[in-house]
Amino acid sequence: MAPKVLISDELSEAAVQIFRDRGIDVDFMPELGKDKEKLAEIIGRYDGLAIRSATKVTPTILERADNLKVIGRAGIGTDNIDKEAASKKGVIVMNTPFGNMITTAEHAIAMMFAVARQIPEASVSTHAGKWEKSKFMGVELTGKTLGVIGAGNIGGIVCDRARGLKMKVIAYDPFLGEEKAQQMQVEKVELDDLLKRADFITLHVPLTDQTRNILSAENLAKTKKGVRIINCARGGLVDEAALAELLKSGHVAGAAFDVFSVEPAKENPLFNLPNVVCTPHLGAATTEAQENVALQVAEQMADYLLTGAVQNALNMPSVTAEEAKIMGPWIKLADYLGAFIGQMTDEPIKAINILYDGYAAEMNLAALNCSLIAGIMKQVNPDVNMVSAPLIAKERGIKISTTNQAQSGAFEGYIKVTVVTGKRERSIAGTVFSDGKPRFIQIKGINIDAEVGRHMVYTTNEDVPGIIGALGQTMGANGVNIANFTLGRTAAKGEAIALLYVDEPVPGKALDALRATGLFQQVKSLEFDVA
Ligand SMILES: NC(=O)c1ccc[n+]([C@@H]2O[C@H](COP(=O)([O-])OP(=O)(O)OC[C@H]3O[C@@H](n4cnc5c(N)ncnc54)[C@H](O)[C@@H]3O)[C@@H](O)[C@H]2O)c1
Ligand SMILES: O=C(O)CC[C@@H](O)C(=O)O
Repeated sequence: MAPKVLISDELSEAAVQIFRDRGIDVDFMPELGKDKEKLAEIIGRYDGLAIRSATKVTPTILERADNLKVIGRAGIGTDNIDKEAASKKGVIVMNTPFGNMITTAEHAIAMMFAVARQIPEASVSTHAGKWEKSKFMGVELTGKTLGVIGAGNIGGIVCDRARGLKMKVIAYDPFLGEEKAQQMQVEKVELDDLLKRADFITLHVPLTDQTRNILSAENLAKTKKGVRIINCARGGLVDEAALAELLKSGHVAGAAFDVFSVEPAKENPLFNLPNVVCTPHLGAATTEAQENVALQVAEQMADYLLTGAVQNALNMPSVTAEEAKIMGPWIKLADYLGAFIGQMTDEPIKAINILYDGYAAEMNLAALNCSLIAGIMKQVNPDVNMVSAPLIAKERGIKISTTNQAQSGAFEGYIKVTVVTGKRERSIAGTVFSDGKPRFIQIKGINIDAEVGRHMVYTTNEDVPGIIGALGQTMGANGVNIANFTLGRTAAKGEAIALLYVDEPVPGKALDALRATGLFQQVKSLEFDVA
């Protein structure tokens, strides 16, 4: 059945066409962005949800989203999506980080001009037949200092355009390297320095716990008299009430805001103050940007739903379509290794140590890690998937470490996982053969060569005669057909293991019969997600 996608915001129709062309059923219902009850009622029918900023993806919506696999944000900011709840539900959240950056940077520059020359007010006055030439005295941008808070994709473009306007650009961004700042020809400064020196301040940071209220009353008070402040990033970055007071007192000469702490903004402390330019979150509102983000989000979501390729996800490592194809059997292997360990472990896990050897070490390890951890965590909660597993493992305080090494043995590459609990360490290794089939190649340090089947039985015993007979006879007596049988041992008469790949689930009475022989230290039936 074709995957189903719901578009619940005003997305360019181009997105609808892409979904259809890729064979995805799509419902275009932009009115649902403002109707959370209706959205909650129908979200359970969809595999994908494509949105802009009106739709709020809350835990309540996610609770009802039983088939949802991916949320695609046609834009950059994902603060309208509860990403933690999405991750817990196993839903990938992706955005389109580059599609509207030029447009938004241009809006910030336009706002800077507008506030420097009071263009909106002058326009209203002129339309009214007044000719107030002396009222609208502006300031030049040339030679002025622009303080950019957040010099990422959009901030970086703003820096570039501002330098073209012959402004002196200083930037505060703790994650901006000195070398990159030099390439961008901007001076990297501390926040206090920026506040003291800037004639114009423009914000281009995401809204996080660190950036919320970054222009607080205290920080606004540190700004240069006559400063003009532009916010085309996110509401909540600036204390709007404190800014309004500084505008009234004349300390701040002007402000240009595209974003507000409450949106849609029906009222705001900045409204109706002189020399405050406001736009209704129009930063990304150009035909070009909307086309870009709609096309991009539709392609990314379709790729994921149809091929498993992951691009621009915020809660899952990227996997290209090519990687998804090559890595498919290795991702499966990682899942099987995790599933083996998960089923064998019934005490709290303290650490998961993963070793990637040879060919495996050259792959997308982040994706392999997610699959392996999901294989383990699924045994505790069947709803866990590659998206939610790392988060759930972290919540449980499980330490995860990975090591990679050059090819060290007979196999071109392998993955070995060791799980540490309070009582023991347990390990298993596997590889993928040239036929594309995952194999278990070592358990507890004992070499084996076991094909992975949907239903398996694992036993440990002392290496004594009669084991094969007991296993064969018990399975036969219980009507279980053995497809494959693998044995391994440390040494003659030493510790031994057996893995049986059987055609149907092994009944409990067969397992009890094996235990009753007294030949085995451990008897465990295992299930793997083999198609
Ligand atoms: N108005 C609109 O319509 C519109 C459109 C697109 C994007 N946006 C918003 O613009 C903002 C920037 O987007 P972007 O694509 O440039 O993001 P980005 O991730 O490319 O850049 C953000 C920058 O902020 C920096 N940063 C993070 N924490 C910081 C901190 N505590 N102090 C200083 N710098 C910090 C990062 O290092 C990064 O360089 C986001 O909030 C986004 O949601 C708004
Ligand atoms: O979709 C929009 O109009 C706003 C987009 C913008 O805020 C973003 O973060 O990309």
